[in-house]
Amino acid sequence: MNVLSDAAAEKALVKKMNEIDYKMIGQDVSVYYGDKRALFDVNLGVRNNTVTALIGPSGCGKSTFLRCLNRMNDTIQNARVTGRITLDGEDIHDPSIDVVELRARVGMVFQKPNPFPKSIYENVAYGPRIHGLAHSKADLDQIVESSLQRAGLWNEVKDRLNEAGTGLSGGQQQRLCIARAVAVSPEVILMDEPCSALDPIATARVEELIHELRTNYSIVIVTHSMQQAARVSQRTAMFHLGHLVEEDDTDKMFTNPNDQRTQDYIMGRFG
Ligand SMILES: Nc1ncnc2c1ncn2[C@@H]1O[C@H](COP(=O)(O)OP(=O)(O)OP(=O)(O)O)[C@@H](O)[C@H]1O
Repeated sequence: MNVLSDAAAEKALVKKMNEIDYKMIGQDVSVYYGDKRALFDVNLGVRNNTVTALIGPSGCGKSTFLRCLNRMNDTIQNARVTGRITLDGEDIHDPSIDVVELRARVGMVFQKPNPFPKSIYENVAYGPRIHGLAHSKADLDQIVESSLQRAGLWNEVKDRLNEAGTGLSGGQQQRLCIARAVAVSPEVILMDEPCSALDPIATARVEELIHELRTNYSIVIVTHSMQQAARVSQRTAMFHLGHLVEEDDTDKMFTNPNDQRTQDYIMGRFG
């Protein structure tokens, strides 16, 4: 009886997922750090040209799920991921997948801005150069300029491209990191609390940018700020103790969530 209902539930889930324009789909994703299980059979899709916010109390598994999407958990020694994750229908754990290429397609922006100790120009040019995206210096110049433009930083740095990236303000450094991610033409951008080290003005600038980037990319953002999730995302997924509690339109999640835990978290009753 259980087996039958499980099969029916899975069929219904797959049918629902097939009807939606997903860029990435995680099915039954579990993550273990050694013996400790951090994620429990998470089923969550990332829609095309949509910002998906991952919310939930500290330690609930948001960053762990995010890192599954470009196999960053591979870099953590005792981490083990099970389940299936696809990018445009292709299994990202398939042996034929080149992880370096995957991470160019699914880029990441971290909590703390982490520019390389190199010039502003080199920070952006590095990725396109190693991925062979530029055929000439003029090509590379063009990619650097357009990436800085898309990250909303070009006007502030165009006259100082040879200065150190680390000399920029925190907010500018984070936009430089976004330019660096964008420079390799990703399809998905993962952001792990990208504004937590920024002041309100720099945060507003990055949020504006996320809004603009959605036209071209699918974005997944981990945030502790309910206001930020409500401002920047169209879909919100709530995690609790390693489980996906629910996922829905952001407006619905913030006005009429299905699960009491979401309601309580949003109202600041825990977390
Ligand atoms: N490298 C690691 N080794 C062992 N355990 C880990 C590791 N990274 C995360 N964990 C554990 O996995 C669980 C989920 O952590 P994760 O960082 O994904 O949560 P989170 O929701 O992103 O938390 P926060 O909001 O505090 O960043 C936590 O219990 C955490 O302690």
